[in-house]
Order: sequence, then structure tokens, then C-alpha cells
Amino acid sequence: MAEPDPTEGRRSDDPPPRLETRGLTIAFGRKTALDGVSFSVRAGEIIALLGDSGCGKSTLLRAVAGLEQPSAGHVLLDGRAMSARMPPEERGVGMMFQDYALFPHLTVLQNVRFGLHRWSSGEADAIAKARLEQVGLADRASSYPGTLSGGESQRVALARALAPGPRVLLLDEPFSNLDRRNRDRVRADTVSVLHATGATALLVTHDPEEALLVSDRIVLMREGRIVQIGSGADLYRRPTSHFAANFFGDLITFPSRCMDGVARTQLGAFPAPGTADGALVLSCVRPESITLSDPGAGCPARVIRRRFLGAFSELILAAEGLAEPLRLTVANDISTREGDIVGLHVDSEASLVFPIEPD
Ligand SMILES: Nc1ncnc2c1ncn2[C@@H]1O[C@H](COP(=O)(O)OP(=O)(O)OP(=O)(O)O)[C@@H](O)[C@H]1O
Repeated sequence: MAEPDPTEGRRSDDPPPRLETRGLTIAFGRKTALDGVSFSVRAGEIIALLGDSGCGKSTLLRAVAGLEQPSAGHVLLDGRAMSARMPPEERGVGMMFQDYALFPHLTVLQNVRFGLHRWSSGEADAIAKARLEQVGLADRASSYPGTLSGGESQRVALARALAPGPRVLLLDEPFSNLDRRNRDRVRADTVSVLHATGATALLVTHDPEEALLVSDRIVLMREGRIVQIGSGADLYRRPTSHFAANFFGDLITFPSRCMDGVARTQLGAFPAPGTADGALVLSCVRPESITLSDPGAGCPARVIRRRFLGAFSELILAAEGLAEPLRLTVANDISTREGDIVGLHVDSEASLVFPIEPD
């Protein structure tokens, strides 16, 4: 698939993007970690780099920082191409890594003001205190990192990364060291600090839910390439490939054949405009787009199991003509019982049809 043109839709009098990569390519020996990656980020945007382990997310982050030298392509900041070896601090790029890398022998305040060489001592103190205030840790300024919780350490690292006012902040899996209970809160706090400071951020994650929660747009990657760029709603509702559709949430997929611009499926006719008659395609639907109707309407299915799950119930259904059972969640007041026959109905607007991709 062609990579999107990062300059598309831009008028000549628009300011250049805060960050842009053009055809970025990086290989380690025979392994191509990035293969012609082009995308752009507007000032103030939070972008999630999302993809499976090994798809090149961290390499892309490191290339933006100037820590990996591309064999082809460029990184541009505010429209200016960076020379390959220019270090992060000269680029005006800040970084925050999984382990926070706080200096244990320095106080919280000293950690936050550590990189502020360009300011006088008094100014550096004032900036560091203001950043600590922003992350809600002003009262821990004279504590040492060893006395902080995981969430507090993350906030100190965020304050330190933001202190010099970087043009772009790079965050590599910033929440992966936190337990689930803390993660939700720290994640929400981080996003509100990023928004409050107007920071432009590139955040690496392999978790689609996290990408949806924290970012304005998502760059979905696979094997060193960009698969799709868009808002979370774009990627979820209008995925351009089966890979992208399958990455987000549950997806029911079954092969079917096309005729007259529709895929004829067990669950109804799914629009597939422009597809050749007789072509084999992957027809897909998300479970939440399937509704139950009375038997006789829609695709007949038998309820194999019903489980109470608190806020809702789960039905496992065997649908006529489908090899795999379907798993649907329904409101508790729906009276369907195990053994019942129901009709399944799919809103054709919510159906997805993709060509069969080579592996
Ligand atoms: N310094 C290196 N030397 C050799 N191979 C490398 C190096 N850095 C990365 N790679 C390889 O490049 C590919 C992309 O790695 P990268 O770390 O960017 O992926 P990732 O998407 O960030 O993965 P993860 O989510 O597991 O961190 C992988 O196959 C990795 O093994």
C-alpha cells in the first residue's frame, strides 16, 4: 500500500509541521527496521506510535531523537531537516523512557532542573519548580527518588522532560512499569499535563486501548512501515486493511464471495463497491454491530451459553454457516436463554470488507 503523503492538504502559507519524517529508512544488518516511513505531526498534537513488538516503533522514536542514523530519508523539525548526527538536545527533542532514569543521588528538584544549562541558576530553579507544580509534586521538591512511588517517579520524569520546553517530547512505553490501578490515573494525569503545556508528543505503545485513550492521532505500524494514520475513530470505524481492523477490538471475520458490488455473507449482504464478481474477500463485523431479533428474521443462531458478567451478559452463539461461535455482550434485561434460537442482524453500514492480504 502507498504511504500517505505528509504534505497532502497543506497550503503554502500554513506553518510547517512541528515534526515530519520523509522516507525514513533504517536497517540493522539485514533487518530493515524502518522502511520509508513518512508522516507529520502538528504542534500540540499527541501522536501514538502503535504496533506489535519489533515493528519499529522505538527505532522511529530514536531516529527522531537523532540516536539512530537513517540510511535514507530525513527528520524535519519546524520545516528544517536535521543533520543525521545532531544530538537530541540540539534538536530541541525531549525524551522519557520506561525506567524514568532519575538520578538517585539528586533531589526531585535537582533532577528536574538537571538539563537546564541554558538558563541562569535562578531561572532554572523557577522553571523546575513550575514544572513540579504542574505535575502536582511541588511538595516533594527536596525528596530523593528512592522515596517516591512508581506514579510519582513517572511524574518527576515527565516534569524533567518538559522542563527545557522541547519542540517534541518522545515517550517510549511510559506507563508500562506501572500496575494497572496506577496506570489509568497516571495516564490521565500525563495527558492533561501534556495538553496544559501545549506539548507536542510522540508516544510509543503496543496497547490499542492506550493509543485510543491518550492520543489525538494514531500511527499504526507493521514490519517497519506505516499501515494507517488517523484518529482513533478513523482506525476503529474506517480501517483500510484487515490488519488495522483486527488490531482494534474484537472482529468477526469470515471469507465470502462478491457479486454485483456486495459480499454475500451468512449475516447479510455487505457493501463491497468496485470488487470484481466472484472475488474472494474477508467480510468482517464487530460484535457490537450485531443485534438480536426474533427467530425468522436475520441469520438463525442458537444460544449455546449465557453468562452473567455484572454490568452485562455474554452470549455464545452458533450461527448457521459460521465455523466459529460468536461472542456477543447484551444488556442483562434481554431474556434470551440457553437453547433459544434467535435471529442475528448486522447493520450493513458497520460491515467491513477487505481483499485477502498475502501474509
Ligand atoms: N540496535 C539494534 N541492532 C539490531 N537490531 C535491532 C536494533 N534495534 C532494533 N533492532 C531490530 O529492529 C526491529 C525493530 O525494533 P524496535 O525496537 O524499533 O521495535 P519496537 O516496535 O519498538 O518493538 P518493542 O515494542 O518490542 O520495543 C526489531 O526486529 C529489532 O530486533
